[in-house]
Amino acid sequence: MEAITFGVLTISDTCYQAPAKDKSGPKLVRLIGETFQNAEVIASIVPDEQELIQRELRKWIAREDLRVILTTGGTGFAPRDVTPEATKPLLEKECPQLALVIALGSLQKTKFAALSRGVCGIAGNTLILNFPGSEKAVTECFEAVSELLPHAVHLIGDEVALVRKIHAEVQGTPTQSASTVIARTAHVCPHKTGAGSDSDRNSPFPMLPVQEVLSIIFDTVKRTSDLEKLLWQQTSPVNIPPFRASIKDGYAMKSTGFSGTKRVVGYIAAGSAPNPSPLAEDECFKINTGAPLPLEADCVVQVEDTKLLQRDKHGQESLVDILVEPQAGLDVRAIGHDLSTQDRIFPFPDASPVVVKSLLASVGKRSSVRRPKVAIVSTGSELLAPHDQPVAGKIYDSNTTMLEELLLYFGFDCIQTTVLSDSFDETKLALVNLFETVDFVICSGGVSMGDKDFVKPVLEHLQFKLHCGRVNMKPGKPMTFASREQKYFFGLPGNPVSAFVTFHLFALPAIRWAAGWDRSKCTLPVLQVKLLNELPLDGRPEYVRASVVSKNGELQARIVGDQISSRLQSIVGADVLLHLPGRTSERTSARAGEVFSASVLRYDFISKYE
Ligand SMILES: Nc1nc2c(c(=O)[nH]1)N[C@H]1C(S)=C(S)[C@@H](COP(=O)(O)OP(=O)(O)OC[C@H]3O[C@@H](n4cnc5c(N)ncnc54)[C@H](O)[C@@H]3O)O[C@H]1N2
Ligand code: MOO
Ligand SMILES: [Mg+2]
Repeated sequence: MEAITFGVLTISDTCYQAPAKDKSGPKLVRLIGETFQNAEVIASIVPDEQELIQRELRKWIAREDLRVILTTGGTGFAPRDVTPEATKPLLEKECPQLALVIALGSLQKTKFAALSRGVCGIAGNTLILNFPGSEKAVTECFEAVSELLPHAVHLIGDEVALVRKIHAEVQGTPTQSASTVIARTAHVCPHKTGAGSDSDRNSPFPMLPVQEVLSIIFDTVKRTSDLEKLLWQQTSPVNIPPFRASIKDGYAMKSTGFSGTKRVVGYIAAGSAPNPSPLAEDECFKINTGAPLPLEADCVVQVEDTKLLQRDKHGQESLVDILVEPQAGLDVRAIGHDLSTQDRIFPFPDASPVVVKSLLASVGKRSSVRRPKVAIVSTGSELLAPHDQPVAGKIYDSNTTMLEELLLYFGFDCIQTTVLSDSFDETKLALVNLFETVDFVICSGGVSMGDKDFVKPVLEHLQFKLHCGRVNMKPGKPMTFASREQKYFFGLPGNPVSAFVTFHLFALPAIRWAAGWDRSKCTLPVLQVKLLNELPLDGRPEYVRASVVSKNGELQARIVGDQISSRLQSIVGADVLLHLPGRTSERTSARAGEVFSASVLRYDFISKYE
């Protein structure tokens, strides 16, 4: 038999919890190895959960080299036995006669074989056979079908030459029997993240450079609005000011009159309607800053340039001395001086939410720009909410708060926060629900290599495209970016500082891009700063938290303590992420005095002036 891969899938709640209890899976691996030359075997264990069984089967069916899957367990009558139910929907063709051969083989040994409901069939170019769960049963079932397997595989693959060869063997032509030689390798890979071969214990995701990941993100994320175009197109529906407004607290009058004594004929406060009364040259109105000039006045003399001469019996000013000559237009803001009807509201693009919202407010508009909807998800069965009592083995959840605050800091809303335990089903359900309303999910945790790191499998299950599963950076290596149509998922690593760094470097630019920002503005601003400490370089390019001191105008960076990615304290006083290159044989450390690029994390980024 030519080199093919067998998949042995143990389906059992018990074995999933305690893989050492699995006897039938390893037995099948041995039997395959003893029977078929050149056979590779991969093995896995899943609980009696229909979806998890199907997910594993689908993954294996999709592999070109994997031609036979033998499942063991979950074929009986117990309520949790669902292997046939999980297998059947995946089959394109059922093979009831194979199931019959298996049943007959086992029935010769025991009547109890009648209590197995296993099915057999073909999915793609893969043959799937359900065997019962005991070591004895799998041995009997395997013996019943093993000599049929090579031929079945060749027929499924339409491999004509090999089919002829087997036919010749069956008819007695002397060729080497396909079923009597020893397997080349028998590799067992019980974890969930690898692709199934020998290298399976490594992540199947290539480690991409930071810049490549950013390009992928910009190429993938669609803009929810073209903010710049939208802003550029907007013209003002109103004049600012909409009336001739006083620039000072003082007296409004006619500039054709002279300085000297004038009668105060009224008071005009901000908010009053423009006063249409006739105004003589020796009269004036007392007026406040921002109030509309009386229709017949054309200038304002500030209160400092006047002297009060008299009050009437009610205590109101009645006579003032104007000490300077009135000048036409003095301290008057003309209609539309700041912004005229039909002027562009935004003379050039500026996506800052402060700018956008306040300028629109100034012309009586609300922002109609659609902003991306973002939800924050934290995964981890160990997580306690801030108000919870401490519990052994648990830790307080900091990522939810941190990521929500970061969104708010950068002017985006967080629609929802959700905390999930490390469960495939819970994660799947949460993502399905969230993506009904949000555009982005920023998740933390569960993206690395642990058997409870379910985020990537759930994304695959939900048919998201995984654009990136690892980045060549420290911290943040397992950063994951996935999309399905116009829904985007960031799987930030669970270590709090890794989540912090990857939010700034990847999630924020993506959200800004979606919100319509200019591409060059989506990433954090980068400055050149001088490093004060000597630092060993890591194998991966590193983003080191540093505080910035301005010394005689020169920006200098001080590292903020231990840089381990679990130590959230390293964000205290962190003004920048200093970009350190990966170590090479020529360069093993960053020396004090060297200048490096640094991404600015916060507006108040200079901690100290010296
Ligand atoms: N075999 C390997 N193991 C790990 C690798 C690797 O390449 N191979 N990568 C390591 C790196 S680098 C990182 S970073 C972490 C990322 O792990 P996950 O994203 O899978 O996150 P978890 O395992 O769920 O948690 C990691 C760590 O962070 C704590 N955590 C998680 N969520 C929160 C939260 N909301 N608030 C506070 N702390 C949180 C969690 O308790 C763990 O201590 O994987 C390495 N492993
Ligand atoms: O990359 Mo991890 O993010 O080193 O801690
Ligand atoms: Mg993990």
